[in-house]
Amino acid sequence: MEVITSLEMYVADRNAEWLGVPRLVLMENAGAAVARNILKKYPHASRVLAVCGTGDNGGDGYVAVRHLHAAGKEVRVIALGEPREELAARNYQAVKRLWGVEVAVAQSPLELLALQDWLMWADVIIDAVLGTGIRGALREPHATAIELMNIAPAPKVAVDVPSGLDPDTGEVRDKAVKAALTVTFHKAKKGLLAPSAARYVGELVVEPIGIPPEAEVVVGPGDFAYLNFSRRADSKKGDHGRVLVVGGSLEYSGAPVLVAKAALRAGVDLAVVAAPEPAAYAAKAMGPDIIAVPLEGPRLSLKHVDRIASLAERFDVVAIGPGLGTEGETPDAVREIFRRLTGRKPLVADADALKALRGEKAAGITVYTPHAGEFKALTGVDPPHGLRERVEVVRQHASSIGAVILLKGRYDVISDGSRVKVNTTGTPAMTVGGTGDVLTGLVASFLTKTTNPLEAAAVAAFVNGLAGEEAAAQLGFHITASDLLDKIPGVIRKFAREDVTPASSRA
Ligand SMILES: NC(=O)C1=CN([C@@H]2O[C@H](COP(=O)(O)OP(=O)(O)OC[C@H]3O[C@@H](n4cnc5c(N)ncnc54)[C@H](O)[C@@H]3O)[C@@H](O)[C@H]2O)[C@@H](O)CC1
Ligand SMILES: Nc1ncnc2c1ncn2[C@@H]1O[C@H](COP(=O)(O)OP(=O)(O)O)[C@@H](O)[C@H]1O
Ligand SMILES: [K+]
Repeated sequence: MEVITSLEMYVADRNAEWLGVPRLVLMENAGAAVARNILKKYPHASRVLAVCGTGDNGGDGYVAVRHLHAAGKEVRVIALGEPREELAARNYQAVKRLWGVEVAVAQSPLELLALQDWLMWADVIIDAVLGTGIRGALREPHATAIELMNIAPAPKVAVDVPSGLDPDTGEVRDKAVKAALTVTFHKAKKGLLAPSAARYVGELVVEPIGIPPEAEVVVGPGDFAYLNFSRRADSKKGDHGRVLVVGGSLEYSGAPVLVAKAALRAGVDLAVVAAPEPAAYAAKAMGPDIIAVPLEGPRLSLKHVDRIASLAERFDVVAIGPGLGTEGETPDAVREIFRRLTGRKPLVADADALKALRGEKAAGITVYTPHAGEFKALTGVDPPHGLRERVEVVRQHASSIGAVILLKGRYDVISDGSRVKVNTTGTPAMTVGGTGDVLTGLVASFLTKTTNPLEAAAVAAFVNGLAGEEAAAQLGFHITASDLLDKIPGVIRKFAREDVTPASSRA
């Protein structure tokens, strides 16, 4: 049986919406599935009581209530409070307008105890109190609700997860509903299959609810859940990331600056460019936001390796490659720096660095961002045109190299060797040089916001593509890579939670 974690489920749910399947449809399908299973398993039950929480799990419960009422059952509802989420609230209002359904609101244990006769009245009880959104120790009146449901003789039907059970581990921290049947959605939550969970789960039925398989592969708004953009009130410089960019040469000075500017726009505290002198001085001239460390001579060479390795110690992420060129000792220097850092320092390798890294094994948090030509230089393989075949080739090479590979193109294919994500944002206007450097800066920045490099790369591709779309919406096919930089903050703020958490709360 395929399993899924509650976080993966949250992502699939939000990304299904990104693909055009409204979340209200998912909720309707979920609640209808619960009703259908109750009618099938308990055909002679005429009195159904639903106990609904204040989240979407409760929302599913309200949908099931509506369907069972329509099927001629006598249905009552105990609501543990007015739902806050829009979808659950809409279904709550719809149930309250049904004059044939009695709804009681119980926000305290006392109010619940006054409704104990309802729990005794029921032939079947729907547990729609808590699902995958359970956090921490049970609060009231949820804890009392679980207790009273367990005391009641009627069989319990749990919506998605028996309330009180941890959906990912199957542990019961305080108490949980002992269900006769659990109707879970889309895929089994890992915790439901834990041996210790069996006495709470009862019979397990997995019901599809209309989430397309692509929702688990496409990059979308849900993926932002892996990244932390919030800040503590007592933050200090450096808390939100320091990125070192090793790039540039006599010929190229813009690339490393685009990387650094993109990283700053995405939300790091410091972006420093270590570049051969001509590029470093050019970078300094480009504005006050970038710190540039000049490396003697016209290009990166072996004499710089020690300096860069020790400089890197003071940074969270190192991006290497943009604008380095492939002349002279540069490839040897890249290999030497890579060998010293991979597995010890989160790394993003792009552009000219990739040509030098063919045959190298990566370790730890390392992300490669090749386009098709660089992929061939890196692996010797021309990426196939078909998306399925391309996914397989990227996955295989990510696995054999030991790095996350983000293969750029009309669709960006990202894999860590096992999981795969496909980014569909972007526009042909982005073939202008430098948009890959902006992407590298985004990857570097997001590696300071998560420990999941696959998701850092996936969200970077997503943001880069949308920034390109927004720039192209204004300028058509006349954008430059710099035009993406100012679009980055707006794109991120559309999807990321950027709270300021009080200084006192633990990180
Ligand atoms: N993710 C998906 O793909 C779908 C999810 N759906 C339903 O949505 C559920 C997840 O909904 P939510 O994320 O809103 O979360 P839940 O509805 O599972 O729980 C969140 C609610 O419970 C409260 N709560 C959390 N922990 C608590 C505790 N320890 N003590 C007391 N109260 C607590 C929260 O304040 C919030 O009101 C799923 O289990 C499923 O039933 C369905 O609508 C179908 C689609
Ligand atoms: N035809 C396209 N449609 C949509 N996005 C594209 C297209 N071509 C490139 N991109 C996007 O442009 C960005 C950089 O592509 P790339 O070819 O690597 O540029 P660079 O040469 O600057 O590295 C990537 O984010 C990629 O997704
Ligand atoms: K539940």
